[in-house]
Amino acid sequence: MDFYRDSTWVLEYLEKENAKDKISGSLQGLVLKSCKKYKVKSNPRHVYAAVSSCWKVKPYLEKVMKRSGILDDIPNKKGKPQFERLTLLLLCHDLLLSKSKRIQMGKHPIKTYILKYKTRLHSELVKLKLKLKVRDLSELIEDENSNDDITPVRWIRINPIRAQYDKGLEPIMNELNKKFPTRVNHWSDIVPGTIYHDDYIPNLFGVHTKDKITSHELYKTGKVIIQDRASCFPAHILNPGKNDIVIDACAAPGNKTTHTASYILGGPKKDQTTQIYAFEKDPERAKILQHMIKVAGCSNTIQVNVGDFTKIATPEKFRNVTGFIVDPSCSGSGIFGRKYVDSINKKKQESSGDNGNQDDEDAVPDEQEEEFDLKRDDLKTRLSKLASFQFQVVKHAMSFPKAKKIVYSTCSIHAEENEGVVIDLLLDKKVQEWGWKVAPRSEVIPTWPRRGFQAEFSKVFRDEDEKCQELADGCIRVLPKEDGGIGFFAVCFERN
Ligand SMILES: C[S@@+](CC[C@H](N)C(=O)[O-])C[C@H]1O[C@@H](n2cnc3c(N)ncnc32)[C@H](O)[C@@H]1O
Repeated sequence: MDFYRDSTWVLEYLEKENAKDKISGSLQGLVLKSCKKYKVKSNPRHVYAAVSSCWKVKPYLEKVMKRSGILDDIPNKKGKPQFERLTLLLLCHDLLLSKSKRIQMGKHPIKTYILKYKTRLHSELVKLKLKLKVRDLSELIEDENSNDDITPVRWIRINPIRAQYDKGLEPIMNELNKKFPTRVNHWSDIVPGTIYHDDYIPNLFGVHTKDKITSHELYKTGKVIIQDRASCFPAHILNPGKNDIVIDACAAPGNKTTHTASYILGGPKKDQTTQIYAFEKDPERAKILQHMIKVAGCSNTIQVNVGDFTKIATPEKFRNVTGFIVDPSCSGSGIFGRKYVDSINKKKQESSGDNGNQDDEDAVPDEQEEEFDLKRDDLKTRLSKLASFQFQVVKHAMSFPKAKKIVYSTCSIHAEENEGVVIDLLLDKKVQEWGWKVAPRSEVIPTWPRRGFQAEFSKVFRDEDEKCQELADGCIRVLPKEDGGIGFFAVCFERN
């Protein structure tokens, strides 16, 4: 019964979220968040499996239950219904729709009550399926894990900091070759058991999403790190050397931070000194950052600072910083795994008559919820708020006296957060005074074919075709899925 009680709390939480105008984050994220909030004792993964399956068929199951009469007869105890509506829902789900078609509990009054309605529940379910012309209710559901909502490739990089002092990367490579014996020439040819060696980022490989890497020793020991290819671009573009001092302005969970450390350190190093200052305003996410840094073996190279980068990182205090990774919160519109929640949000919009913006991507990543009260805004307003925040963060980085290179990136597909922010910075008087320019394509992964949108620059720098072409070429764009992973944007600012 404890498991059903825990799952009931989580379902209640989902209902409350659902009652708001918009749900943010993935269903899995919401379930895990509520498990934490209610300190549930059951395994969150099991709760997620039960709750998500029930949640997705909830409207249909509620119809079946209503028509069976099961909700009309609930006995009262001390003036209140003896059984919770959502617990009944979970139990009915297991009885009618789970693989075992059984309620997973011993003798209990609620189980006895439901079993009394077993035949009527079944016949109402059959009637509904006939009416909806489906053999199974699952045919009516958009699955958040359906193939078109997950990355086409699992990207993994070798972490040289965890390599052996004397043998370099070879032992790690040998292990990888053992697990993935066949090499393919393009990421789109990847099938389980094969590996693709990336053309753009050193020591980055693509494998099939079905090949579980998280249980492998290489992953557990930090020798291999899962990181989307495009997300590896910023550290590669910054390419800091052993004498550089870098700030990662918006660091958690820390993929780009530890990747940057791998360029600075080059390999395992016993006598590490602080060369990266990582800032993260969310204390919970800062804990994850700290953990990732530890696993990657660079705790002494990276110092974590919890707080708002634009407030606590002053140019006076960090005079010697030479480079920046600036990857601030964004709309997250290039990211996978939100389709199910997005579809709910879209339905909500449509049913409220507000379907003027069919432009998808409504989900705002968790990290932005507290800072930006964006949930009620329309897409345009939200993007403009995000762009102004992103501008402020990059501009602040530009004010550091010895900084020479700043890589700005987002996982957004919207021009407002990408080329738009670049344009605003280029037009800013202070930025011009400080001497910042967009680095040319030759310094920003020149062989990557997809570049920025020239038309965005042409809207502002009219009749300056060559300049606009150069600016667009200086930017990198990555399309979600089509380019093998998440949607992404990166640009590098530099000065002499
Ligand atoms: C897109 S995520 C960064 C991902 C990270 N670069 C990586 O590759 O793992 C943005 C992060 O910036 C943090 N953040 C947002 N505003 C911030 C600020 N003003 N100062 C520091 N961190 C901030 C958010 O909490 C969030 O964790």
